[in-house]
Amino acid sequence: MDATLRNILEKMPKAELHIHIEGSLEPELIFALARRNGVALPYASVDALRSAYAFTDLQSFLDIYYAGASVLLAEEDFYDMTMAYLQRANNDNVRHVELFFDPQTHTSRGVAFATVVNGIHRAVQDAREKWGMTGALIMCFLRHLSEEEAFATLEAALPYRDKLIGVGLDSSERGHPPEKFARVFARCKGLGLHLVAHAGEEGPPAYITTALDDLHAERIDHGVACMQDPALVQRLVRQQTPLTVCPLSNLKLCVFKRLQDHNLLALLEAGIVATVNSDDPAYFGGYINDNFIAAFEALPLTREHARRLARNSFSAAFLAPEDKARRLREVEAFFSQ
Ligand code: HPA
Ligand SMILES: [Zn+2]
Repeated sequence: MDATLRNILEKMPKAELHIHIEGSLEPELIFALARRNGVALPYASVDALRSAYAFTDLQSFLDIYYAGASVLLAEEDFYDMTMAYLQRANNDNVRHVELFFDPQTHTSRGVAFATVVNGIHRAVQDAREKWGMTGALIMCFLRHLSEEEAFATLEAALPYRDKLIGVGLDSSERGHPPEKFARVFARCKGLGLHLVAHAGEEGPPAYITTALDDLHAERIDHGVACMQDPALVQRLVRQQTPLTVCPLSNLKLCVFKRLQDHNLLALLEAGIVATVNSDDPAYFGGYINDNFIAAFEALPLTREHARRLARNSFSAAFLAPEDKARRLREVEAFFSQ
């Protein structure tokens, strides 16, 4: 691709709003943590593990992703994983990040909620001190589990309310519509938490609609299926509901056969507040800048789209108005050089 455009994509200030921190665990770190913690892995080597990363759909990925997370036991493990991601994000000129984490993946193995949240949160604080990168945590409920289990997770999170900016909904989408979690999301809203939900990744556009109507989601994670419903697209544009799009994830999980078929450009042209993110970068072949570069190589996206995507990333973020305005000024300053 054009070297100037590539340089813009790499250097422009950006926010990352859709990154599952457990999905940033690189095979090398999985093996190092397995050794440190005496956890046996069903893979002989880093290469054997990496070669298992051939996914056919969301579930085939989730099975391996949950197995990988089994090496996380101590607060230090959560810290090291998060710091490794934040280091890469800083290299990609990410200035603000909103991290997803899945407490139920860990509490179900006997790891304390405190261990998980304290390790991740401490790394985010250190990144702020080191690089001025701001960060916040979004706790996700696993939608393949029950609403009752989500309520129990929220209960465990209450002492750490100040370390969370919001809640989300992830894991197996098909057969687990957003409305299953309407009551727990209502409770979260009452606590002043921001609300997001994965919808329309491989599930139908109707799940995006119920994420909006029944969960009151402020942002939709993925949401690429909205294009199947023109009235829904119009609604997303009218409400300026952001979509956190993850191009390489969609490619690896076969949501689109080829990146050339991806609808990122169509979403932007329709007026949707789309953003570019990495989802699970260790599993899907790249971090946020890899996602930008791959999408711009596959689609006729321009410098103006890069500017729009950088802007969108901060306007869609759960930042205080003055911080948002400052970041948007940084984007404008970058693009006016
Ligand atoms: O892309 C995803 N979709 C749903 N659940 C997830 N958990 C991690 N990544 C994902
Ligand atoms: Zn995701």
